[in-house]
Amino acid sequence: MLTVRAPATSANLGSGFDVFGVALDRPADIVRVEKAERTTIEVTGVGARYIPEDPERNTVGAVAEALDAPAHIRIDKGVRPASGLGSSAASAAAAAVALNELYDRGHTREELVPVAAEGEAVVSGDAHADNVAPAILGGFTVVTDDGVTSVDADLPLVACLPDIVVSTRDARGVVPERVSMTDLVATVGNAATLVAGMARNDARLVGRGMDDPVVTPARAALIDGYDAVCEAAREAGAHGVTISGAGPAVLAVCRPGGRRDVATAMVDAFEATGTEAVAYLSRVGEGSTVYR
Ligand SMILES: Nc1ncnc2c1ncn2[C@@H]1O[C@H](COP(=O)(O)OP(=O)(O)OP(=O)(O)O)[C@@H](O)[C@H]1O
Ligand SMILES: N[C@@H](CCO)C(=O)O
Repeated sequence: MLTVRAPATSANLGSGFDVFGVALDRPADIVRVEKAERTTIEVTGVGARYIPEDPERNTVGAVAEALDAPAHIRIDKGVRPASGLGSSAASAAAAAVALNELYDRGHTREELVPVAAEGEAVVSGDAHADNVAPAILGGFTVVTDDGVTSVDADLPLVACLPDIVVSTRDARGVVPERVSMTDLVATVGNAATLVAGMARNDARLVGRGMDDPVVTPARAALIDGYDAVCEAAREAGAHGVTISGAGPAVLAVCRPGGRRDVATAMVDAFEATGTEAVAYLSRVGEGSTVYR
């Protein structure tokens, strides 16, 4: 038996829709694999009752199929499904790393990114890799059709998760099909600023680069209280705030020592709109870890 821990992740970071992602240091999924004649799946933990055990409908089933690695796969969920914290990706990433080792397939971590992305296609219809890349490699990642680039970064983060559900499939349905040249120029500028900030571990620059005039405004309506939560986080000292992945979690980049105030302000702002929320005090974290 082989065990792998894969972390929650936050995709997009505002200006990098379907491109940027960052590993959080918590929460995480734990996946255990054993060789078997055919793939079977058992799910326990947070939100387990909403997650199918049918290999055709679970992200890890698609990964086992892609690696031709049938196994009994036990998933202990730490990342709530439909959270915007890369729940489906955490399981897929852990399964890709675990089955690659179990069957000695010899793929590099970078090669496992598109394999794990096959799992994402099962749930949202698209094999986007912006959550699985940081869940496998750790740090801040940039995915394009040509591959993945990762940058080690060290920044204080808060991920605030309200007690509502937004499915990635629904959130992709409201993304505008076209952008104006003005919005394109603003987005490129912000994305470039964010990458420079990550390379320099500069939270202020990262926060500035998180602004996004296209996807985030279209999705904000799916999260009750989103504008108030952003305002509260900024007033409490956050350098930047945006929707985490497809939501409903909201990600804030903080100054050193500033996470607790930001977390409290975000939870209180959600609760003022009648929605309970939890906040994870986090940082940019590591990718998947193998335990033998
Ligand atoms: N191993 C898995 N873990 C979690 N969810 C899974 C898994 N396999 C299938 N699913 C399904 O995927 C859906 C959740 O995925 P979704 O992409 O909507 O949320 P997320 O992964 O938390 O968010 P995001 O990708 O925005 O960060 C649920 O319907 C769930 O049943
Ligand atoms: N980039 C994806 C992440 C969610 O899986 C989205 O925002 O739809």
